Amino acid sequence: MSAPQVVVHRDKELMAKAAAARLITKIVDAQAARGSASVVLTGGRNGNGLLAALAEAPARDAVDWSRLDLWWGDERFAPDGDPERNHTQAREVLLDSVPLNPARVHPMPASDGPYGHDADAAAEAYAAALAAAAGPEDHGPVPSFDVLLLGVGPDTHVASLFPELPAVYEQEQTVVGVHGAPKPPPTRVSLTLPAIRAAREVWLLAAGEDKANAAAIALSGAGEVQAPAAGARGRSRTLWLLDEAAASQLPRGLYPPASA
Ligand SMILES: O=C1O[C@H](COP(=O)(O)O)[C@@H](O)[C@H](O)[C@H]1O
Repeated sequence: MSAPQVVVHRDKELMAKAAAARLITKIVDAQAARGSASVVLTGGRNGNGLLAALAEAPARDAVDWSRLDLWWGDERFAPDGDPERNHTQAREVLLDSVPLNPARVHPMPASDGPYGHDADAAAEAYAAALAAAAGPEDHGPVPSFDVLLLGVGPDTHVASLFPELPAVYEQEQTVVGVHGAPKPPPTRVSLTLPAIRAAREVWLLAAGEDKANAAAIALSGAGEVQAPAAGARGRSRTLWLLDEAAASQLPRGLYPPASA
């Protein structure tokens, strides 16, 4: 597992644009090397900000959208098309305006889908879809995602893994139903930390003063049960993309970087 690297941008707009540019390059490189790319999307303000910046980026046409697999790191368990769903929000800001192959877009099940209100059954079905997409070269029952995006909540949650809730302890399952989340809606579906750690690269996004404490805690050696963001690591790279406000409480040496 990789150690976290920190990149700080002036403000959240620049952070979103720079992250979008970085993601375009990563997708194009993966498509050139392996024929296709896979990205796990996140919800929240910073995740949607990145997608909106990607929609605006002229270089977005460098991506072969038909050879991109999209997955989600978590979902608010609501009916299909509900404005609270991360899938709905991603469609609005980007997905409906690019020529994706619908067979390669894998939203988490909705609460009016085949599993009804059973978030645990929905999680099981998503885990089965991930396992079916994993190949012998992958590290367990999830594909080796090229990039897995995570917004960091002010309480250090990532995906729908909240501090001290049962989902953050999960070591066997790759996807779980989440009940009683402190942030509405209370019922969610989430990848677990072992599934997140199967990704080649994990990028954590945090902008704004309300994320400063969370970034400082997670990057100062906290445990993953108390600070789930601390447990989100990629196999090759773990990248924290911050704006100056979110970086304002980082330990010295992490930011500003120690000078020689
Ligand atoms: O509820 C959620 O929150 C996190 C963080 O969102 P933010 O608005 O504080 O940036 C998000 O990453 C997650 O996907 C979402 O379901």
